[in-house]
Amino acid sequence: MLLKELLRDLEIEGLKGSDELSIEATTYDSRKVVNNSLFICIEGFKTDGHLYIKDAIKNGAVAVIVQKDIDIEGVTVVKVKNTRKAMAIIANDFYHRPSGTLALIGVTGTNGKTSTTYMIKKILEASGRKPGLIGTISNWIGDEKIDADRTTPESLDLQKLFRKMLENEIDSCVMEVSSHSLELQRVEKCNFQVGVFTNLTPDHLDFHPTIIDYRNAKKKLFHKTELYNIINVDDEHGRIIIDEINSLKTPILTFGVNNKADISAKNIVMTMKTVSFDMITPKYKGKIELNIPGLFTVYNALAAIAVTYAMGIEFKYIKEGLECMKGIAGRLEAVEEFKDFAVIIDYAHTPDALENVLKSVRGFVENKLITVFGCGGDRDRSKRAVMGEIAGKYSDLTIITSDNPRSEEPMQILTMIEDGISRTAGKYHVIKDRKEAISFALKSAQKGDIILIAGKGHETYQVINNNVFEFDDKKVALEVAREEGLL
Ligand SMILES: CC(=O)N[C@H]1[C@@H](OP(=O)(O)OP(=O)(O)OC[C@H]2O[C@@H](n3ccc(=O)[nH]c3=O)[C@H](O)[C@@H]2O)O[C@H](CO)[C@@H](O)[C@@H]1O[C@H](C)C(=O)N[C@@H](C)C(=O)N[C@H](CCC(=O)O)C(=O)O
Repeated sequence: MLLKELLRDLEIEGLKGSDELSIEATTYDSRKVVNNSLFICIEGFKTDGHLYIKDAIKNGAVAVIVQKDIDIEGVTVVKVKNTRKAMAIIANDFYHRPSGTLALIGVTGTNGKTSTTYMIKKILEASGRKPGLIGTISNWIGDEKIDADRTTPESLDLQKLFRKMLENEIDSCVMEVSSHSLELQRVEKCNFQVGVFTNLTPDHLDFHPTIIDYRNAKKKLFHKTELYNIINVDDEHGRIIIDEINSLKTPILTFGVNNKADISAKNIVMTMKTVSFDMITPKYKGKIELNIPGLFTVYNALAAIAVTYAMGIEFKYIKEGLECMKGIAGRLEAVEEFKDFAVIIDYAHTPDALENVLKSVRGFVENKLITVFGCGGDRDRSKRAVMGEIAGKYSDLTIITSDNPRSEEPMQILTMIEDGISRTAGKYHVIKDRKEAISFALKSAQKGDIILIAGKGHETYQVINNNVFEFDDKKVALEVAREEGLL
């Protein structure tokens, strides 16, 4: 594409050099620049892309987009007010506006995004559509699995994925839309058909100054949708969002259990491994039986039902799609090999998610509930003591351990969690090494106990001192159990 075609929709503050150049690739990382690239300089949280222009030129960049005054020869320099916003516009044009052709569904909220997107995907598949998926665990183009670095990719990576989906005859895409992505303009030029709000509880308050800023970031999704905005009416922030977006053209569809909602569930029955309920929509009613436990599963399913109902999908496909699901890796995943006691792996890494999971499993504990968890380093510190308090309140025994301390001293994080748990009557141990912590929990378990290993879920790594080590809770639990003869 010619550079001038990519600049067409930008508000340009200055242009030095020719805009008649042919651009063969675009990137925001100088290390990924190839011949005839356009390099977009992003001011980051750790460093600044403007510092790498010389590297980019060496690697083959012929043009750069900047938001600072840069005096450099040998490339065309285009100055804009905000390079992240410019990147989203360029990405959309470079990949020929793919999201206009895909039926795009965005799911935002603190918890439940991943499960909800997988449920929507299953229902769409049951109805004969070919959906793609973008999210925390991985991205999917049909049956092709692509590793995900982030929940919501940068705009250039995102539009590239959309284009690849179209090339593979994918007709719809369900994606997790993180508050970071909405704030950092990653989804700026996406045409969403449907937007979903699952819930909001304190998280990422290292990134968003207040919970209201966090909510306002999420709310941006509902200004980008065309067909429906789907909101959890049982969530207090959901109700505020409904009030605030009521005047938009896009109609709202609500879902919930406790408040009057367009899509609701009655007669909820839960077991350790399943949940069933009577689904009620304005057009049809019917029983849904899911092989995934927990009240939050009902909310995720209602969100998925609301989306597919809004898209005109028949009830039989909704039922078929939801009921064929076997569970999602790292989401309340029971490790089948354990027989005397249960070992459950879950991704819960926010206070609210931890409380929900603990409440769910508490109801099925025959003997003791043992929880193994920690909190991430270099992230929202305010949740550490709160999570300690929650673990202490619902567990008979808690093992506080490391969960991606990143650049922080692990014991510093564990002490902050301990502050919270020590306010409860819950017994606890502090074991810095996560493998040792899991081993201690397994050796302490007796018949009828449930061990919840929370925080990492599907993740397969542990970041300590900023070094990444392979670590998979499920594999480690099995390895330790074999070593100790517990299987
Ligand atoms: C806080 C945040 O969003 N950070 C994003 C940000 O990183 P950063 O500001 O630290 O980037 P940086 O390292 O300072 O680099 C600045 C720029 O210089 C460039 N650079 C750097 C070095 C070099 O040699 N050459 C070069 O060109 C980088 O490519 C980048 O464009 O810009 C980077 C490039 O655009 C992103 O990859 C990075 O996401 C990181 C991976 C991240 O972890 N983000 C998390 C917080 C995030 O977005 N999470 C949400 C999910 C939240 C949830 O759980 O709901 C998500 O959507 O994933």
